[in-house]
Amino acid sequence: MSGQSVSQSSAGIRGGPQFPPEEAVLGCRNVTKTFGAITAVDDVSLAIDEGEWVSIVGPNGAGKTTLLNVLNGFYDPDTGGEIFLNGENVTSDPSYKRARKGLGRTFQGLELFEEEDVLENVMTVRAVKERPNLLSALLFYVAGGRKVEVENMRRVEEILDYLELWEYRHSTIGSLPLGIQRRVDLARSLALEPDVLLLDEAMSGLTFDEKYDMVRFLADLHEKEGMTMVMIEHDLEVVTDVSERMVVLDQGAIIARGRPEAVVDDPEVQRIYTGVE
Ligand SMILES: Nc1ncnc2c1ncn2[C@@H]1O[C@H](COP(=O)(O)OP(=O)(O)OP(=O)(O)O)[C@@H](O)[C@H]1O
Repeated sequence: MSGQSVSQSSAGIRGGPQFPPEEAVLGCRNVTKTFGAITAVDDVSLAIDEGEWVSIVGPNGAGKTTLLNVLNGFYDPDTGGEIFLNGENVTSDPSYKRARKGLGRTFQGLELFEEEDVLENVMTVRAVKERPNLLSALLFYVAGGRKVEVENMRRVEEILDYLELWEYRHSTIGSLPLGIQRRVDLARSLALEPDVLLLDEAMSGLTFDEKYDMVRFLADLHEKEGMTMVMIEHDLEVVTDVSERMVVLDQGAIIARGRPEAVVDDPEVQRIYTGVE
């Protein structure tokens, strides 16, 4: 990759992407998403480099979740917008295909099966990875299904162990505190073995200790596994502590981007956060 991404863009804090989005691990060009009269995302172009940790911040309703939904294929962008994953144009790929091509995602509103236990929740995702359609499902059962299942279980056990979830493996999701549920959501996204992880407010509603744990696991994934992370987060202290780059959205558009220490001091960014001119 370009190797320039963590340095400040020569175009400054309000410049565009630092290298072409089609060369990015995850990128987009001219992405707009409207819902009727509402422009949720307004002409956004981004290029995320391999191994980077980028945070997307902005006030409520700024378009952060919508942008993530367009990046992972839950929403199509309006005509003309393009999405790139590992250098490939994936704009017409549905989300499950992007997931199989390496795009993982956690959810602000946790989409776990409440009645099932931790192991079942993570195994389900693993099974989807192996059996995307009827033909592959048939092949799975006819040839080598058992072997794949054993391998799946081994991988899931590894992930649960890594995220210190092993002791909860037989607990139903509904019986667990939010901090553990969010960690199970992270485990599910890791079960797809992503290259890039999209984290939608993975720390929302957590206590100080739970947040600390989540940051510890994410930092580990980033530092030891070299995971590329794109994180929506409201807590600017966490953002400046962990991320290498920050992108600020306001009313759907990028108003600033760059190193967090520089971006948080920007008067325009301070204005949208504090309302002070
Ligand atoms: N499915 C939808 N239909 C209509 N409007 C939508 C839809 N999804 C989002 N919006 C609108 O798009 C705008 C951006 O919403 P979005 O949820 O992306 O913002 P956000 O920055 O993630 O906000 P928050 O921090 O509160 O989660 C808002 O005005 C929202 O009401």
